[in-house]
Amino acid sequence: MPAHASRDAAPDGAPTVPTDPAPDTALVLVNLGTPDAPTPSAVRRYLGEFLSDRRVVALPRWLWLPLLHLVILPLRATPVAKKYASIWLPGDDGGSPLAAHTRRLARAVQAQLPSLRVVDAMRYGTPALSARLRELRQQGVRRAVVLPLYPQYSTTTTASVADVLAREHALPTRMVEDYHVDAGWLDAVADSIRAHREANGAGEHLLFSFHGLPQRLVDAGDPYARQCEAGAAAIAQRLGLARDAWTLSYQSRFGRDKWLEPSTEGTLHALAARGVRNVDVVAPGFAVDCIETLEEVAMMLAEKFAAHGGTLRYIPCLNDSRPHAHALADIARRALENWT
Ligand SMILES: C=CC1=C(C)c2cc3[nH]c(cc4nc(cc5[nH]c(cc1n2)c(C)c5CCC(=O)O)C(CCC(=O)O)=C4C)c(C)c3C=C
Ligand SMILES: [Fe+2]
Ligand SMILES: [Fe+2]
Repeated sequence: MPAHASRDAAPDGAPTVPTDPAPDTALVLVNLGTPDAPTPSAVRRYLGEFLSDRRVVALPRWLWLPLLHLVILPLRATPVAKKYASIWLPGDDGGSPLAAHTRRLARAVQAQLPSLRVVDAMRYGTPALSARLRELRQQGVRRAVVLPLYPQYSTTTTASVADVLAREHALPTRMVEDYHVDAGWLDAVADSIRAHREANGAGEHLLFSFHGLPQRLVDAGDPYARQCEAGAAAIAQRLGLARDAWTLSYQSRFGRDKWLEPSTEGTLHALAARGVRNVDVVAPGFAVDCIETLEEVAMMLAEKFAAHGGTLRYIPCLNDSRPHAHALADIARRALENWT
């Protein structure tokens, strides 16, 4: 029973147990967004919205929008739709892995926080963050903690969620900026790596693969890379790994700019050239599995590494696991305690 639902009423209508009040506080778990279908038109719609955000691509609009709509989207929609089709989850609770896992994660966090109303939302596509906030207000919610599912802060992701909060005045909100060295989250990631290695055997090397970012943004002060480094080091320390037993790299490069180095693909190449045959890859920048982890790492990069004679074992994201839900619930509780 959802926390806000009434309990049974006696046949004469008198309540047998006191009725729970509807929660007046919400927790909104926000993820990036994803297409509604694995089709070129849905991918075009999603990428069109995502890549039109100045936080993501800062080129002058007169230059970027024609390039995006006349070149990039027509070229990208069909091949990217095929990639989504290869990872699409079946069933009523399926769909794009990013959407399905985020929805399930919100349910898992709801189970930990019965006195709040916990919902999922997306920065691009549906369920849209702005619509979710208005919906919550209509349901009687009076304030919301907004938790972007980005452990590391970036101007391209977290700040873009803050942009929506700044222009959407449906509810008073407080946003969690990052949780890259939150002890509960670090423990959850370290425990998931340990459990995976115990169940499947430990590779000779552990690769922490984070989504990349243009180097220019880092040079301009984006703390993302520093936070990735601090988090990876803290997780490696919890696992008792020697410094030469793990590497941090960046994946999912887009466009022609110089992006953060080293790249995940180049690092795997270098490891193979050094004779490393078994590599475990974990992607702690992604709260839930998505096209970038499932298609790019677990399928495409694993195949390339196999072509060098090696085995890449992909360690899944925390997704809707209990330790993940527990860590996020603690972060949300603290944000509420510190609400000023
Ligand atoms: C300039 C382009 C991009 C920047 C900057 C960028 C930053 C960034 N992205 C994530 C997390 C995710 N990105 C995902 C997909 C994705 N990212 C880009 C481009 C940039 N990302 C594109 C074009 C795509 C779509 C796929 C493709 O066309 O190749 C996803 C997965 C979405 C899904 O549907 O599964 C996530 C998650 C972070 C954390 C980040 C900055 C730190
Ligand atoms: Fe991205
Ligand atoms: Fe990608």
